[in-house]
Amino acid sequence: MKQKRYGILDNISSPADLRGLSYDTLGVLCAALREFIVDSVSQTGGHLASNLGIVELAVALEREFDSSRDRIIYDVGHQCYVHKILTGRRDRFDTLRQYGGLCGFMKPEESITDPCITGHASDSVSVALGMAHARTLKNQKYHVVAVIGDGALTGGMAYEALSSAGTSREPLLVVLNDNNMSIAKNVGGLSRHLSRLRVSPQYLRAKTRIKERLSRIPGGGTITRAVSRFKAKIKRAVLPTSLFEQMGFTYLGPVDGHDLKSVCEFLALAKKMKKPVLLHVMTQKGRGYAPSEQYPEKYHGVSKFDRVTGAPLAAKKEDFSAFFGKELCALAEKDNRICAITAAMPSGTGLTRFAEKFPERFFDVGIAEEHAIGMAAGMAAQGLVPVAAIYSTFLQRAYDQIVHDIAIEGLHVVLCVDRAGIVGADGATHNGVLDIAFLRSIPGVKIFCPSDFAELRVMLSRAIYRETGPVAIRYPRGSEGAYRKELSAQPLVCLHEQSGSEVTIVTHGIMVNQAIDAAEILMHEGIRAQVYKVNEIGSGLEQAYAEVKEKLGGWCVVAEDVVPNGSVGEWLAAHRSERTDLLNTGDRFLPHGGVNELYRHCGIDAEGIAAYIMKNRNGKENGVG
Ligand SMILES: Cc1ncc(C[n+]2csc(CCOP(=O)(O)OP(=O)(O)O)c2C)c(N)n1
Ligand SMILES: CC(=O)[C@@H](O)[C@H](O)COP(=O)(O)O
Ligand SMILES: [Mg+2]
Repeated sequence: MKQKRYGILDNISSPADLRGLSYDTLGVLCAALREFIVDSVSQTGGHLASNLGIVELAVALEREFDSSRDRIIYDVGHQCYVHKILTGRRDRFDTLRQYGGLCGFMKPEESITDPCITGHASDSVSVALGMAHARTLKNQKYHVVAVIGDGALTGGMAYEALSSAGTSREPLLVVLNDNNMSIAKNVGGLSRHLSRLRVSPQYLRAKTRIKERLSRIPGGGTITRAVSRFKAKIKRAVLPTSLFEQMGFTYLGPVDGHDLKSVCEFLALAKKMKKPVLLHVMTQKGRGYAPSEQYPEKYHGVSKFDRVTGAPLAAKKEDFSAFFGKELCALAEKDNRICAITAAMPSGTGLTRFAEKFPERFFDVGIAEEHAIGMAAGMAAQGLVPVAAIYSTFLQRAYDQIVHDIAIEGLHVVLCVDRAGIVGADGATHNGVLDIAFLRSIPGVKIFCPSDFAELRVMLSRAIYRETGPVAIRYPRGSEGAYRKELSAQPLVCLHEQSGSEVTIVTHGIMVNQAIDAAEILMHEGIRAQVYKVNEIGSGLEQAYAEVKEKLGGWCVVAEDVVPNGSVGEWLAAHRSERTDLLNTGDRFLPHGGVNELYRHCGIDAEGIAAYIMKNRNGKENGVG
């Protein structure tokens, strides 16, 4: 097949090639980059709208800085495609987010131009400041730049870092890529502040006018210091200042992020300033592709789509998140104590409909997981029933709030832990493989593990109406598998009974599908295996295990989509004297790829579980897979 040509882009092999080009030619390059990104992401899936919005800014950054020497950190990193294309990775874009392929975020292992791992929001300024301190202490010379979106700027960690960086005196550039969008519409007071800076010509005019007037006050000679002190005083008193200036940054902008010449000029200016500088750049999310300009939220992260129409190639099946959102609406209809909380993921967590139906009981707090959980504690303490739906990986941010604000008091907060287990294409930063470990370690927290929608319905209702303390429900990204049942109330149940079984496979959640298939494979090999499913982790599991101890006699293989430490397998191995082997995601971080590929990678797919049992049926020792 003839390869598509991308004009000027085909002549660019490194950022150095950008430096001799005129702004007009760079404009043509930006159009070619957009064309390439849309073509490429339509075939692989990935983060589209944010990458289309940042094209000129990313080109300008590569042109004005040297990403192989300077440290340019893209917050979250979901918008780093232009950077990757320009730094020698364009020919691997057909492998984006696939097993063995290019990572969708920054990854130092891939290139020296990626200074750190990214994936979780709001950490870029902290990491950048750390690098700036290291540069100073080691007497080195490089620029440090944090590129942070207005959405990522709603995260508490970003304020902590700005506050620290602003008074650090470290030369450091924070580029605020402000498109007035998080994944959904951005929220909160800071977002309002940015809107004012963005659209308020009075602010800019006043600033320029006052500066001009002050510059006309004569100085020089012996009175210089006194005059400049006086000027600074007046400035502070009368000049409207941005939050960033109050924190100690020099604020530049706002500048139109699609005007390449202006962006380059501002970056060149900021580079010369030997202090903390914040450059405010305004961009349009999804720019240059009609469907993503019109629906930037929908095109934030996409699966493969038809480039011409923008329509997804595969019909979307109802997933656990959507089902949860629907069920929560049904419960909230009859119970006005129920409130829903999201940390900037209303659509991802299935809460869009709840937000429309019950706007007064829906709370999008921005990328602020800690605050979300602290706020849930307050609501619960005052008699509401807060349901906080947060991805497993992002809930890691709020560990202390779960412990301190909720669990010690035993408050009734329902944590809906979405994207539990292996998520696939987003990779190591996004897998939800730690939640059982970190939740199980907190006294009084119970974890429900639905395996299908019907169980999610029952468990959600139980979490709200039967439980009185902190309770989590963990469910995966995507849809149900072949297993579809509504189970009874027991915390531990037998799914696949085989009298005289040689081995019991114990599992939970979506992994039941792998376990049942593994038992089928084994049956064909003449090996009898029964399958037990854990519905409830916490005190429920202890009681249940005591009750069914006899039936779980003999060899158990515990198959889970979590790390071994803190897993159900680890718990069972500690509570029984018979052989207990553990199959799980391992004591390591996983690569990105398809979920099934990663199950295989870990040996927790049906074939892997069956193969393990066939190979080890004569073994004697407890083992960890
Ligand atoms: C701690 C954390 N919470 C939630 C997310 C999910 N997330 C990824 S990108 C994003 C929105 C980021 O908005 P912004 O920084 O403005 O970038 P834009 O996509 O608008 O360019 C969110 C909420 C995350 N990556 N990390
Ligand atoms: C970059 C980021 O953190 C999100 O965009 C994430 O990739 C969303 O994941 P889902 O596609 O599972 O909602
Ligand atoms: Mg944004």
